[in-house]
Amino acid sequence: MTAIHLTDISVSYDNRQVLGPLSLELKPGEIVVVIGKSGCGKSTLLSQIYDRLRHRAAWLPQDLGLVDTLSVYHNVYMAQLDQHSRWYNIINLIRPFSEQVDNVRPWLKRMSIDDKIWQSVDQLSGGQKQRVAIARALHQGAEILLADEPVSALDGPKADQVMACLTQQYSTALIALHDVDLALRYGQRIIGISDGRIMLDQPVQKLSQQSLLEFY
Ligand SMILES: Nc1ncnc2c1ncn2[C@@H]1O[C@H](COP(=O)(O)OP(=O)(O)OP(=O)(O)O)[C@@H](O)[C@H]1O
Repeated sequence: MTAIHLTDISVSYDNRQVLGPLSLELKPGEIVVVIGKSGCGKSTLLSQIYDRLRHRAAWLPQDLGLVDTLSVYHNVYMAQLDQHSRWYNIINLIRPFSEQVDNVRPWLKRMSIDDKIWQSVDQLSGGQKQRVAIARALHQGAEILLADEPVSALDGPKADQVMACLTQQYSTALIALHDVDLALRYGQRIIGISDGRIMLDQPVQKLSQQSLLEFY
């Protein structure tokens, strides 16, 4: 059984091939970390996979995809928008249902940002915004997590805590990371990309910090 099985993915911009052709398979219960130098194609790979698995995946893009003018609560609630009727969502936008607030609040607590629940996202710092986007991905509860540099704006201990939280909630995930320690700690398998191609694909037990340096 496979969670992700994609073959012959390739992307070009203006006749310049930036990704692939490549194929990728992920088993259920596998946490795979994607590494590679800036511009190698990590975001392109993740967004291509998200395009194909939209209905099964929680998506945490690098640009976060938050609605800046809405509150923290509403941004996190949006993860489950498709589970309710249009009317329910409109009423909840104007006057949030207490049961929905109770569902959202624990994720904000996990991200230490519950004190900002009614604050508009455009009033938050970069790290706070990233924690809101992570809370939204946690609240979604999909089959697979696709995350592009999910902890890039967080400091050491917070990044560690958030990675633990994401990998507890999602046992199947594909995560792009630029931190070698986090990649080795949380990945079960590491994929190294260079010039849009997979140049390394190994279980973490076979890898050392040294062996990953060429991808950073
Ligand atoms: N919309 C676009 N139009 C043209 N070129 C693009 C576009 N998006 C990405 N690229 C190019 O595709 C290549 C891969 O970009 P991508 O964003 O996937 O890299 P990345 O590995 O995620 O980089 P980073 O670590 O800096 O986020 C880069 O050379 C980039 O310039």
